[in-house]
Amino acid sequence: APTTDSAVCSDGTTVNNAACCAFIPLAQDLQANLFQNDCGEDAHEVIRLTFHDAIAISQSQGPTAGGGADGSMLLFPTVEPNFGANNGIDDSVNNLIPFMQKHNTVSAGDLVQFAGAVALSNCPGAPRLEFLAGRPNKTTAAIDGLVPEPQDSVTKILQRFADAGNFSPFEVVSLLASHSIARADKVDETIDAAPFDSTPFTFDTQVFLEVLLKGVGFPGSANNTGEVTSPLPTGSGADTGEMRLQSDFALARDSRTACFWQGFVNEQAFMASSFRAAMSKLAVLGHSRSALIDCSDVVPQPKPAVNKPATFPASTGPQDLELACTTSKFPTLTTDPGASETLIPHCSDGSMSCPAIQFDGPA
Ligand code: HEM
Ligand SMILES: [Ca+2]
Ligand SMILES: [Mn+2]
Repeated sequence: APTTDSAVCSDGTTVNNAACCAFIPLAQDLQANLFQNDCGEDAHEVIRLTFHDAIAISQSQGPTAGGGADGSMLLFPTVEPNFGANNGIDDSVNNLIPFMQKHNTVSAGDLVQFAGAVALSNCPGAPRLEFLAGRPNKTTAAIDGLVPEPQDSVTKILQRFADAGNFSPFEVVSLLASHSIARADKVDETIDAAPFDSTPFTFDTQVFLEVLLKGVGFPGSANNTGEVTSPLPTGSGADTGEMRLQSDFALARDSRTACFWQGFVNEQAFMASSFRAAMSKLAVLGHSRSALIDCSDVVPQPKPAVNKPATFPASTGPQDLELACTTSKFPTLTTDPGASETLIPHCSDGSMSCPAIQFDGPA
């Protein structure tokens, strides 16, 4: 089990172990100079990076395939970021490399997972993630083919997660709570930051509801690999309209995962705790938990949940549900008022432009 050896850091904070002290100035630096305490684009992209770094490991192919949550993305920035499944990950890699250089007692693997936990704390409704420190820097780049893609079948996705780290179908669905705070830049190259739910700055259960609704159109161009129609495709200017990944669509309707998917709708606390548990497994892939030090106490307290029940977005309703889980009852939810589809704001303050918080262009 993680060791307990309480220490007082130079700023006066008491922590579980002296090794945790380095993460206090790192959290401050990340918030001040990258995330700006916002659950915006740069936070989302680092959360995606925690997954793409960690999942690149294979029990069937052995240690030379990849080392899991080892920071290899940052240590070999010209290798893994160029793989097709990692398209767009270079933004988060380029954003974190200066922090790796400045906070050079923190390993690359620790930096990726800790930065993800700090980023997530900016998203209202998110859990406070576990953070274990001590991943070594001694590693190699991962091979191509280990990161799931949106065009993959449910069978292929479940097999990949099982091969990486014995994730159950329930844990896979739990991890997809991340798509509640996510927007795609590369699936459709004609639009930037196309959100997967109507609340991309809030860690809520809307994504589990909205992916169950009948699709009616594409937010940008049609015929993109890995994309299917969404229920809210209308956009205006920087507000692109909602995008739906084929993989989310399929997981929400497959007999192996549909009841887990549906079971998170309007179950904020259950979703958050299930995501936390699955992230605890993901973040230590390639390491033995017992070799790491529990530094969860240096993860910032998350912003409180909004405590708003899940609602059908305006213009949608229960008649649009495509339910594949027949063994449990769907919750009764209200519908947001309005005759036409609401636009999903581009920025967390509700505005269309936030250059101080995030990139304008592809990010
Ligand atoms: C079946 C597994 C998964 C597939 C196929 C998948 C696929 C994708 C795709 C295609 C994008 C859009 C990338 C772009 O075009 O910019 C995306 C975004 C994202 N994914 Fe996933 N994903 C999966 C699982 C996960 C997991 C497990 C996490 C984290 C724990 C995660 C976190 C995110 C985040 C935060 C974004 C948004 C990034 C941004 O807003 O810039 N995904 N995912
Ligand atoms: Ca959301
Ligand atoms: Mn992005």
